[in-house]
Amino acid sequence: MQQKILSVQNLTKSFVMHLQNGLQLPVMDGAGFEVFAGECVVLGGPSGAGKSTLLKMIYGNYAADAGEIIITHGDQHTDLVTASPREILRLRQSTIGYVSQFLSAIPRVSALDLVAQVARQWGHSEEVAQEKAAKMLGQLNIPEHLWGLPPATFSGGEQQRVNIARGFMGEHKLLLLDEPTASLDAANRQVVLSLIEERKANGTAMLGIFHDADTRDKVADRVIDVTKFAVQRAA
Ligand SMILES: Nc1ncnc2c1ncn2[C@@H]1O[C@H](COP(=O)(O)OP(=O)(O)OP(=O)(O)O)[C@@H](O)[C@H]1O
Repeated sequence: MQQKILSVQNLTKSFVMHLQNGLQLPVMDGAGFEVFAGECVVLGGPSGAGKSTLLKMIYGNYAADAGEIIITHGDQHTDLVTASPREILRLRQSTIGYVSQFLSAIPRVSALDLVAQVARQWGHSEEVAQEKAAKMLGQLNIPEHLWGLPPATFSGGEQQRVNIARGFMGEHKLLLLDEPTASLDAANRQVVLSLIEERKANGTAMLGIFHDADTRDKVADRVIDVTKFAVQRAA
């Protein structure tokens, strides 16, 4: 039996609309599921069901009202619902990675260095980090003449792939995948699918959102229908 990396229990979430006299908007009630090492679990359900909200709570961007989000790292278990901001930041460095399509650009740093930076953070020497970054950028079809340039002037798709390269360069035990293949062409989508397969094989637990049904069918070991956790509201 593989190790349980993520355990969500009885999770509840309301948004508070401060501009509308603190109106409470309950969106999720009693969410519960688990993700094990080496599997890719996909959050399913229609638009508005709460997939992004759930992923953002697991990354610590949104606070939950009640329930548990237990992350296992080594022999430690941390509940993200009650964790301090400092603990959440530490978990993001050590255990929880987030791969999205949006590049948080750092000015004047080359694409190669942006990716190598992540490998260095994971303890690789400068030389190995550069090699790994070059391999990853090559795999993701970023033309070599761009590697030495900051991605600010890259096309949208090129920037997206640099961000994906950074996301997969980390060695986190839990990877949250927020539509990483959205708007990629077929060849690059296939590269991302291969990166996900590699991570499954090395025991990474992954939880993701994939709107494209074909991609979802290819990556998902299980699909969790988030509709069952959504708070039903009168029309
Ligand atoms: N920051 C927010 N403030 C208020 N309500 C929000 C906020 N974020 C999400 N919601 C509401 O929470 C519900 C779930 O939204 P969420 O974005 O999680 O759905 P989703 O399943 O990811 O949808 P989609 O597939 O369209 O991205 C929706 O009713 C949405 O309006």
